[in-house]
Amino acid sequence: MTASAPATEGTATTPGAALTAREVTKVFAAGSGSPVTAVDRVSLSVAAGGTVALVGPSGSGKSTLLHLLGAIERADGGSITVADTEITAADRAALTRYRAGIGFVFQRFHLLPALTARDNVIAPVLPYRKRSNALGRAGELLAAVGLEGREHRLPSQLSGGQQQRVAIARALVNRPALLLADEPTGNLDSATGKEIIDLLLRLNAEHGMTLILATHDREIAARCDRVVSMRDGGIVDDRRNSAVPERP
Ligand SMILES: Nc1ncnc2c1ncn2[C@@H]1O[C@H](COP(=O)(O)OP(=O)(O)OP(=O)(O)O)[C@@H](O)[C@H]1O
Repeated sequence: MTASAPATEGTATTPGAALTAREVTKVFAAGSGSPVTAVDRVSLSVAAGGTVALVGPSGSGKSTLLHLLGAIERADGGSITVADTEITAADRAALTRYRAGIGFVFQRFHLLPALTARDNVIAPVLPYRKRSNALGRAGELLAAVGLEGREHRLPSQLSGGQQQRVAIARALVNRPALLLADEPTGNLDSATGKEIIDLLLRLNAEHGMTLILATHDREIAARCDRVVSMRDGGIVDDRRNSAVPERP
């Protein structure tokens, strides 16, 4: 008989990752028009376990920067180092390992509609772990995000806020050192959005993963340690939130 996993196994994460971006640039070809510099020589250092809000008008480059940090897109210039991995120099195998160690939460949840909440949560680990081994962990994660008893529901049988909770549980399944969230409350009413931010900040406080989120909501930004403002692909302001206590 194998020893049962500790009660916190499902929600535990690796310690938060520190992150450094130097002069990072991303240019998109725009059909027949001129190329768009979505991220323009951005430099940013984030302490391990920190919470950072990226704010700025639509089109200012927030999502693209998150995609670069998450290695969803490749930078055209500059360097990004997260923990010990310089992702801008990493080969395919190292990038696959890197992506497996971070979590990404999207505005539109991106759940697989034919899978239950539980199966959505374990989908990222199925190539590496036996389904039966992952199920207990999925249950713990769903309980941690307040969805106990709803493990067998399909996304269509859940509210928007509940679907985002499933997406957060899925993002946590690999115990991420870094959690990136792109407008995680953008599709939710403000009360539900507040619950989701409460949840993300609680998970950050309990497990210490670094959290970087893009938001248009100033109240949400004000709850993060730091607010980084973007415009036209660059950082135009970067300030600590004095209302949020400094971490030891
Ligand atoms: N795949 C792409 N191809 C071409 N242009 C793109 C692509 N992705 C983003 N862009 C352009 O890059 C710029 C930055 O877009 P991005 O989505 O990063 O901004 P954003 O600040 O996240 O905006 P929003 O708040 O509306 O989500 C915009 O001009 C956008 O049109």
